[in-house]
Amino acid sequence: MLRNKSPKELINISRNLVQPLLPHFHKGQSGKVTVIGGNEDYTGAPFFACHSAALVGADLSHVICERHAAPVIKSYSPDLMIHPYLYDLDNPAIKLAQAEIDQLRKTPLKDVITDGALLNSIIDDLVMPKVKGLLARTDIVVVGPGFGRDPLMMKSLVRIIDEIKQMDLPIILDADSLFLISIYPNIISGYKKAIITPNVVEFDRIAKTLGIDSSISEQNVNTLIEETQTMSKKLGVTVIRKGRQEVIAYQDTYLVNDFSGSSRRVGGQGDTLTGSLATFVNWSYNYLDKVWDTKGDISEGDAQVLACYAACSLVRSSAAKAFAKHGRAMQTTNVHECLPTAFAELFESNQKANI
Ligand SMILES: NC(=O)C1=CN([C@@H]2O[C@H](COP(=O)(O)OP(=O)(O)OC[C@H]3O[C@@H](n4cnc5c(N)ncnc54)[C@H](O)[C@@H]3O)[C@@H](O)[C@H]2O)[C@@H](O)CC1
Ligand SMILES: Nc1ncnc2c1ncn2[C@@H]1O[C@H](COP(=O)(O)OP(=O)(O)OP(=O)(O)O)[C@@H](O)[C@H]1O
Repeated sequence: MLRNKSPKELINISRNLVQPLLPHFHKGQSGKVTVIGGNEDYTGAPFFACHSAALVGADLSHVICERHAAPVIKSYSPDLMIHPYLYDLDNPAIKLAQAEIDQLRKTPLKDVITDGALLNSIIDDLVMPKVKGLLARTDIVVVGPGFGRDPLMMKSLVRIIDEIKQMDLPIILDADSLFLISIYPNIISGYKKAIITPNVVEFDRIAKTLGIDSSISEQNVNTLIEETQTMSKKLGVTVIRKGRQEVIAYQDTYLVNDFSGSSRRVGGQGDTLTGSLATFVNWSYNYLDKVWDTKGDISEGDAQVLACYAACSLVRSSAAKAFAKHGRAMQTTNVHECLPTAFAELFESNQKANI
């Protein structure tokens, strides 16, 4: 159904996925999103992901982060719910001797995350009970923005992703969780409800692990599509390959998004994308579940790819607007300011989208 459609036609079809605001809906029905990320170095990334999910339309937006990052992220906005449930090796509450911590830092990350005995009792006692409680009240999860690569955090991430798969929740993986996939692809392989959003460098790293021949400077769109499809098939997940053109692929189905976006490559725009994706992808599940009187005839196979296309279009349109207004001074916060207008123009104006 999506093949050979123009951008305008794709946006018009994707309007059917936008969940309407109906008087009988209760709090939470338009989306309960949890972002897992944020450490002492990076607090903006999980904020941007969570905030964009809320701006696009999720009712309840949470962040689960490392304990010290929580007060900082909380200070950015009272609209978001921030949970300090994660621990890194520097946290005295884990009660490990310094020699054990030093040894863990020297051990290759892959060995730490695949060793069944290592760190699991800390994670079982301190991390999982609270994380599981929140996941039980979540529709879709974003993992990775500002997560860092501390061994205890990474091992916790593996356990959390296993739990998310067991609960059969959709999951979007970005940033440090893509680094995890590059060293341990089994963590996600074959999980159909996963979407990965690699930038150029992250794609290259995962491609190398999977034995896919790809080039960081590749610009030919047919090659980009072919490589992205190969990654999707090898991992069995949806791949959104970011860059000058965004290639979205699930197995043989693919779409290319070449909305112009902004000329500024400021950090955080990928985080804005993951949050927007969370809300759109969750709506696509609600569409298939007929949570409202749905229109159109979008198949299960197309719904997720189309939701990805809609979110990518939204973020690129917002970035274009922010750049037109702020030029070289444009920051990711400016992209967020433009999300509501771009959303209204693409998905809500009475005229069909004018692209
Ligand atoms: N405000 C914040 O808190 C932000 C935090 N961030 C977090 O920062 C952490 C590290 O993220 P990085 O993206 O730096 O990851 P990496 O540490 O994997 O570094 C990637 C490197 O690749 C380079 N690169 C990116 N695109 C490229 C291209 N097309 N060609 C060649 N080189 C390219 C970048 O300059 C960067 O130095 C993550 O946890 C991430 O989520 C980022 O999301 C940015 C915003
Ligand atoms: N050359 C480009 N032209 C237009 N848009 C681009 C270009 N490169 C990236 N983008 C867009 O910018 C957004 C962020 O992509 P980017 O590659 O910066 O991700 P990232 O490195 O993961 O971001 P973050 O800084 O949040 O970690 C995406 O919507 C992407 O499609």
